Amino acid sequence: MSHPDPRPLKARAPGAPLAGRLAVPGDKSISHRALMFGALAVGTTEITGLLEGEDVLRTAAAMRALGAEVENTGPGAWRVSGRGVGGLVEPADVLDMGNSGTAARLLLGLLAGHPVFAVMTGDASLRKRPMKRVTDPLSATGATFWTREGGRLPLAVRGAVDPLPLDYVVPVPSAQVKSACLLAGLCAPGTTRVVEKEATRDHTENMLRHFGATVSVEDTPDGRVILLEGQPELIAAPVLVPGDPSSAAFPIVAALLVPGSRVVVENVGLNLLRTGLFTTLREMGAALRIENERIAGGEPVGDVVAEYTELTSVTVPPGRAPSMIDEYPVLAVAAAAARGTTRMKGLAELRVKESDRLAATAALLAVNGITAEIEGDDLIVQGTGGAIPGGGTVETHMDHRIAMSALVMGLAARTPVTADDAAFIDTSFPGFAMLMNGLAGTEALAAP
Ligand SMILES: O=C(O)C1=C[C@@H](OP(=O)(O)O)[C@@H](O)[C@H](O)C1
Ligand SMILES: C=C(OP(=O)(O)O)C(=O)O
Repeated sequence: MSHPDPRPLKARAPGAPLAGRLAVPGDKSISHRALMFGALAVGTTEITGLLEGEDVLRTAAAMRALGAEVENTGPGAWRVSGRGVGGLVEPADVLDMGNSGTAARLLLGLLAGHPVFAVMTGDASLRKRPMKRVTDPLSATGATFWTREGGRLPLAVRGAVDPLPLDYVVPVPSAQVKSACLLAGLCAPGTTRVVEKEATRDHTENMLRHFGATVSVEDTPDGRVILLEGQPELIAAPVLVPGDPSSAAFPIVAALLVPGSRVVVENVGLNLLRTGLFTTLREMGAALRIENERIAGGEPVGDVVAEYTELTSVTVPPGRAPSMIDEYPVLAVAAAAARGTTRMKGLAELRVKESDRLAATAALLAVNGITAEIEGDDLIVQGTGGAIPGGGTVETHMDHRIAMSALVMGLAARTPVTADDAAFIDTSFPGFAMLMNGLAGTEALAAP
């Protein structure tokens, strides 16, 4: 996949430890949802710490196009005046969700429940990603979808006039599919029931309650059963967005790999359905501590202290995937430096991210002198037990996480590593290069 204006970036070993305290941008999942719930609520929602990355700005623009007032009142501070559940209006133009799967899929849930016609598209990466996983269940509300071959974008939707509540067992572990069904359920009378076999991030459920909806969650032998009472009045509520653990992963892994480093990432979201990477790194022997653990804005947060460690290999069970789904590329970089063979199991979902992340991660490693194999849905990495050779140019395929993982690898490699396009880092982590250079105390990341 190509991008018209690629911005290559090269990372070299800083020659000194990484050190310092930093805050990463706000959580992407919570930021999308805060804007959407704000748009559906009655009253004015004040959001603090919103991620001002391109993905979330697409959601902000879409909420404006659907009739909400969305205002940026300061750094990370946003004000949304909502239209009430069922009150969104027909957008006058195509909704372009850019690179963001979350924005596209959650918004389809909202559109399904409103009697509007809308057309949605995205960039070359998003137009390749499967949307049938949401349009199939959402069709049962009474909404109609017209999609490209394979259920891909661009698509058109005519939302249901009298939406029906869904009763759906989500066949893949996906918080986006679950959330799309729940968002559609807001507009339907009666109870919407969504069952997930494996628990995925629960920010939608938590925020629905925070805005006054009635949601129950029960773990049963058949999976997690979520019930939502339809047509609630959502009431505007302040949202405090914690730092994104998926972004914190990059400076944390960099600190673990660059000898002598000690980095503190402040105010990181520690929702248990997001912290699989930290569990895994600890199993690898990582010196990783949480300080100042507290509840802020209804979510657990803390400061993560990471210090250089000689890591050992690990087997990551498939059941852990939902709690660290976006962290496998950077975990693979940690595994490349660890002693022994790391096996990450059950990664089928990585194939349908911004890129085929399973293939892109294996290629990232291989081009930098690390032996990596894909066996079925597993990724197997032969660690060096020390420095990574490096020297490669990584194809990032419009995928921010592949770009940031490649650059973290470069900080710990004998020879610099180039990401062929770092432009997409701005989707989730604006300021990434500056922040990493701040920790390095030097221009470790620079244009080649
Ligand atoms: O619900 C969300 O905010 C997200 C869910 C995950 O996607 P899936 O639902 O496709 O697993 C994750 O990869 C994505 O970055 C954000
Ligand atoms: C998969 C991701 O995001 P999305 O699905 O929203 O594009 C991600 O941020 O790693």
